[in-house]
Amino acid sequence: MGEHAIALNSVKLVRDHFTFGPLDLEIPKGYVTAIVGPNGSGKSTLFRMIMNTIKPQQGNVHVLGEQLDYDNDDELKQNIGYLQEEATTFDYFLKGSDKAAFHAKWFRGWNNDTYQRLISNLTTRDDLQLKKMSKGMRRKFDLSLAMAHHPKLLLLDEPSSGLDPLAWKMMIEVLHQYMENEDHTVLMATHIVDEVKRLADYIVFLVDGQVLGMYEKDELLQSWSMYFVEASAGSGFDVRQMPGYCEHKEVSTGFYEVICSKSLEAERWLETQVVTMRSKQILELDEILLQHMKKARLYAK
Ligand SMILES: Nc1ncnc2c1ncn2[C@@H]1O[C@H](COP(=O)(O)OP(=O)(O)OP(=O)(O)O)[C@@H](O)[C@H]1O
Repeated sequence: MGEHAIALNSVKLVRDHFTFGPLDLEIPKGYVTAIVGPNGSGKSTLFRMIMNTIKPQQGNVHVLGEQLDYDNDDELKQNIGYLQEEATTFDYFLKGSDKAAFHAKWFRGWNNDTYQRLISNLTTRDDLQLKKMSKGMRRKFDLSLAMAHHPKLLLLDEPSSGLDPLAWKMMIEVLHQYMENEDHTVLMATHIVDEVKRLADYIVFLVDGQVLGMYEKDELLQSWSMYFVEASAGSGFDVRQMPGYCEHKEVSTGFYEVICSKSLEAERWLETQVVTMRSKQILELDEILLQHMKKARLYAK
């Protein structure tokens, strides 16, 4: 990984019922990084820290090469587009176009053609009051607003929440276009496996305020598999010796279903054993997350 768009150093935030960190995290510049984790794991909290609306009690946060200054972040925010998880309500009475006019005044990089193109490509509209927009309409409008000033960093907190499948496809296309500029970076939180597969270069597992791992997506998805293996009696097969062994079930005598995190090595090793590999199944992202949680004892087996 080269330069970082975001870096958290020893960041810790303590709330009544939740502790974020202490953790270090570096988000590479020029890539899409997906933050994946269960509800309440701290994804939105992370975005708010990056947006400087919550200050951690410990550590520091660097965004686009600058340490966050809690008194003056106006300049930095010119380069960030933020789609928060919940749409704002204080401005419900405004028409979309009125809100866009505010953004046009505030953001120096605002480009009206880009804005109109996004509104049109995402098939939404801005001639309605915000309170009269459907959830998906509003989501697409807010995404257009977040991108129309050509930010270098795009923070997307569950961007596809409320989108229909067609709108979802359009969003993916719009984000692919945005990433054609290699100066652009996306950090997104999502629960949608397909979204991660289609967009992300890197995946961060965030659970209970802790980073359980950061991986290059293709490597991660290729390295986790579930094997169905048959060992004959007296073969001396010890499933726990399998490289990357995580867990297994003996389905019936001599038949094992085994999950491991080092597919290539595991397969080479299986070739050295007196066993037959009956099938192999690539593990889905949510199952890989679950395995990480089990290992960290953040999920009861
Ligand atoms: N304003 C707040 N005051 C106190 N605790 C809060 C506040 N906002 C969030 N929390 C707590 O912080 C923790 C992390 O919440 P956060 O919204 O960051 O999670 P999340 O990963 O985004 O979850 P989800 O997937 O449900 O959106 C939760 O335990 C939540 O209850």
